[in-house]
Amino acid sequence: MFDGLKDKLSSFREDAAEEVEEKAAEAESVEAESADAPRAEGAEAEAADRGDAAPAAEPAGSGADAPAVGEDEDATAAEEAAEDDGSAASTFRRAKAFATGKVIIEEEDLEEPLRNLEFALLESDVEVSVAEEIVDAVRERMLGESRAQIETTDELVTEALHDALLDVISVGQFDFEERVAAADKPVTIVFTGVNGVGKTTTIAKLSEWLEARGYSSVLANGDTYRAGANEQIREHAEALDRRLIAHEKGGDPAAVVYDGIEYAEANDVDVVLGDTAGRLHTSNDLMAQLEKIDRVVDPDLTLFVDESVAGQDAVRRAKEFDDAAAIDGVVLTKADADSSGGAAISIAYVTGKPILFLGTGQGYGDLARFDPEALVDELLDEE
Ligand SMILES: Nc1nc2c(ncn2[C@@H]2O[C@H](COP(=O)(O)OP(=O)(O)OP(=O)(O)O)[C@@H](O)[C@H]2O)c(=O)[nH]1
Repeated sequence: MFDGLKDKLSSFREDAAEEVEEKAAEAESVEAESADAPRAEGAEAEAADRGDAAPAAEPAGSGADAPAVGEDEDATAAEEAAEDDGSAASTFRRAKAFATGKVIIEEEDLEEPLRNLEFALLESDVEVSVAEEIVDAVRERMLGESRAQIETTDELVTEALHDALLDVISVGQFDFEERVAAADKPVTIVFTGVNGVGKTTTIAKLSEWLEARGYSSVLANGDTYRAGANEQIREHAEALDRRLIAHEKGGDPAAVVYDGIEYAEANDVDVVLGDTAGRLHTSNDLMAQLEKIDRVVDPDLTLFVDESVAGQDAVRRAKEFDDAAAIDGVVLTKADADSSGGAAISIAYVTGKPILFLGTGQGYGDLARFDPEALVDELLDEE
């Protein structure tokens, strides 16, 4: 899932860390050149006291380690470590250069990696305003950086990217299960979205997801427009042993969902899951129908379903559906088949409505609660 995006983020981290490392290495060599002799002599004396002949044999001020020694205990420890592992000590010194403010990251250091990051995000179908937001946030977090506690430059870059991604992905998040638990029963959830994206399958999956958490549900087919819609949802209802409320083709979708609610009330069913049409003669008809369902049924939640693989088209449609009949959240299907992840990154930021679930396969169990923190960790995981 989202492997292409993951690779691109990894390249950015390498590029940016390299730029910053280069800068730190430059600062390190300048510092070594200007190291003052008395302190270096002190270092030699200290090393000699410890019976460590090797550093004393070196001319004063010849190594980058010299000024650091004697500054504090950590620096001495770093020098000792250098005997075993030169690169670890060098990383330590560079981190120390940041921590003490000797190296400050400037705009020009990040210019190229950030330009590449923006291209990479756009290539991954991230919506343009979202890509800009991420790049700006990474720049802001890294510029002028001279914090203590930095262990490696990769950590610095990764943290900046982690925070920037999390900020855009987690817009509007709420706990779906808690919302269902707290609402008066029956809870009515209406699903919108265009044909063929996996809406009906998602309704069946969510019915299973709710069942596993102790909530019964009834399916209501508000897609009275498309021939075959009743048969399609009936197959799922029969496979899951759920009750289906359906009317003849051409019937009033709001009336079907309304009947679903009446059935749920009469039979102590917790949740009504209402399907809707994904296409009518014109998109105006479709939106008018959704508005009517909204008015007549007043659902507790309206979820917009689209496929992750649709990228920016999914983002645009989410916005259109939200404008017509306010949505409360999004389900992105076919995330298992999506390498770029642009819709998953962009939808919440563009619409202000959270992604609540990801469809991760064709089976009824293939529905995963969307967890922004886990997704960002996964995107930045090196394994
Ligand atoms: N790989 C994968 N396939 C999925 C997922 N969700 C749905 N599908 C498949 O997508 C196809 C379309 O799903 P439907 O549920 O029929 O789509 P729909 O939006 O209801 O379509 P209409 O009923 O035509 O409006 C089916 O073959 C599903 O099995 C998913 O998360 N991953």
